Amino acid sequence: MKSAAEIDGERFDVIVIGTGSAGKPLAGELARAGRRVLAVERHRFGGECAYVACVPSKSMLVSARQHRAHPAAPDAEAFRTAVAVRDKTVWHREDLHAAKGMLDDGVVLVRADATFSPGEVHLDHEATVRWNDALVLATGADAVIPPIEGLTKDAPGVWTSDVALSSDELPARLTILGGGAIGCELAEVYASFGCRVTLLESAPNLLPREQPWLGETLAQALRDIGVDVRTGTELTKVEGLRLTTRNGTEDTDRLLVAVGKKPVTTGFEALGLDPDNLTVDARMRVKGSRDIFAVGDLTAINPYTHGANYQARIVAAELLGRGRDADHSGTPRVVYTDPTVLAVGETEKTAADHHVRTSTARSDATGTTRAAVERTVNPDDHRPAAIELIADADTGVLIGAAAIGPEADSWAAELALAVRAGVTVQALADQPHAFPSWAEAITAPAQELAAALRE
Ligand SMILES: Cc1cc2nc3c(=O)[nH]c(=O)nc-3n(C[C@H](O)[C@H](O)[C@H](O)COP(=O)(O)OP(=O)(O)OC[C@H]3O[C@@H](n4cnc5c(N)ncnc54)[C@H](O)[C@@H]3O)c2cc1C
Ligand SMILES: NC(=O)c1ccc[n+]([C@@H]2O[C@H](COP(=O)([O-])OP(=O)(O)OC[C@H]3O[C@@H](n4cnc5c(N)ncnc54)[C@H](O)[C@@H]3O)[C@@H](O)[C@H]2O)c1
Repeated sequence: MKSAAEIDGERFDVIVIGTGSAGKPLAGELARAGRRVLAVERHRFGGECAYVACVPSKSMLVSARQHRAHPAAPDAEAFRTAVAVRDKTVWHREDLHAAKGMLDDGVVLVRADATFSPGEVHLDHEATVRWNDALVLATGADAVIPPIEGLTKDAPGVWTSDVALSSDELPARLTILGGGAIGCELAEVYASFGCRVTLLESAPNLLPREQPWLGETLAQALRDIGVDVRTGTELTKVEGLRLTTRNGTEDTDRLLVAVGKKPVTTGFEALGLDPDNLTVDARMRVKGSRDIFAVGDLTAINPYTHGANYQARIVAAELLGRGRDADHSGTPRVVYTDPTVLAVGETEKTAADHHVRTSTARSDATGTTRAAVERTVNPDDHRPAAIELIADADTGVLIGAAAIGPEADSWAAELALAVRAGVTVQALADQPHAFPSWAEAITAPAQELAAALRE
């Protein structure tokens, strides 16, 4: 690893700012292809996913599921064990492993805060470097703290997901603000270990950007494990850990704020960019710029690790002379609760916004042979499982899908490819699905849509 001073005045083919799920694979691919690449990171090499986001939350969800199914120890002890497993899984938030991977790829690495001026990147205000081919911005996104009276990020007892997923504390009461991916996943985690969780969502449903029935189904599943789900609820005031909504005032022990993220664009105006309106073209090039690209959560396009990885591949291809346009349509949106949610493509609302007429059909996957077999072993397993297909009513092409059920991230994944490939509901209806799999539930709604479209 280099210090900023060691590379002062140097030129690189490509400079990548941020080494998360977008910047790290991009820098590595370009360096392996022989480009001279500088990657600048001010915090952890590897970004958030491996240390305080995807990986620790999934580790806690697996432990929580195991504890609910087979409680081998009291809640507090089981939580301590889960936290120990989580911390081992995330290398105790130590990033040398990620740095070594990048160095092995031949990337020049600097731990520094990057700032900008036209054509230049400044490192900790101590050194200046320039690029020949491209500057790639991969600076991620930060948790939003909504403008609610008395609410600040640093107030005692206020958590973001970074704090929750680094903490070993199991509060007796946890209030979560926001019923999106983070809110739902962490509500399941904490409730499973006996914490009294209240989940406040201002929209009428959990996961409000998805088909409404998905959020309603998930809300019931969370209530079944003890989460107090309150949708259509606005938090209006925070005094210490006393919370006021229109329904009254209650105390909590920790308040986890999970109401979305905003792109990190500090200082981008010095590059001639509009920090409040950063848009990219189909090659992830910042609109209005020749040699500046943006990838990952910064773009707000599919803010997932697989979305960031994909965007990195698009930029690498462009810079290595085999450019192709990005197609984001088949990117799955998964919430790893149990039951798990997978959605892809359009919802009825987004399709209507694009003036596309839709036909939809849904089936209850608890009627499959797979579900019946599972119930012979676990008669008390009443988890919901369902799938909905959304077709373009004029062409019969599948343009969206929504699924919920045990491991829906796996068995519904074919729908992501189907949406991207523009598969028709007729083809989907014709496709054999393995017996006895949950995916058999795809056939009935596909047949229903195919029949309706024939009429
Ligand atoms: C709790 C949680 C759970 C999640 N679970 C999943 C999941 O299960 N599956 C999934 O696909 N996605 C999940 N996500 C989303 C996923 O973590 C992100 O989409 C992904 O990590 C974004 O990668 P990125 O490279 O864009 O940003 P980041 O990983 O945030 O990387 C950006 C990097 O840029 C650095 N940086 C910023 N500004 C500067 C600067 N000026 N100078 C130098 N460095 C700078 C930052 O320090 C940071 O390391 C989850 C997110 C959260 C919060
Ligand atoms: N499994 C995954 O892929 C996964 C898991 C966790 C997080 N993430 C990503 O991390 C990012 C942040 O997640 P998130 O859950 O914070 O964001 P989100 O956008 O998914 O959900 C935020 C939720 O907060 C609600 N909300 C907004 N303001 C509110 C208010 N004042 N009071 C109550 N509710 C309010 C919104 O209606 C929305 O439902 C997202 O990009 C998400 O995709 C992904």
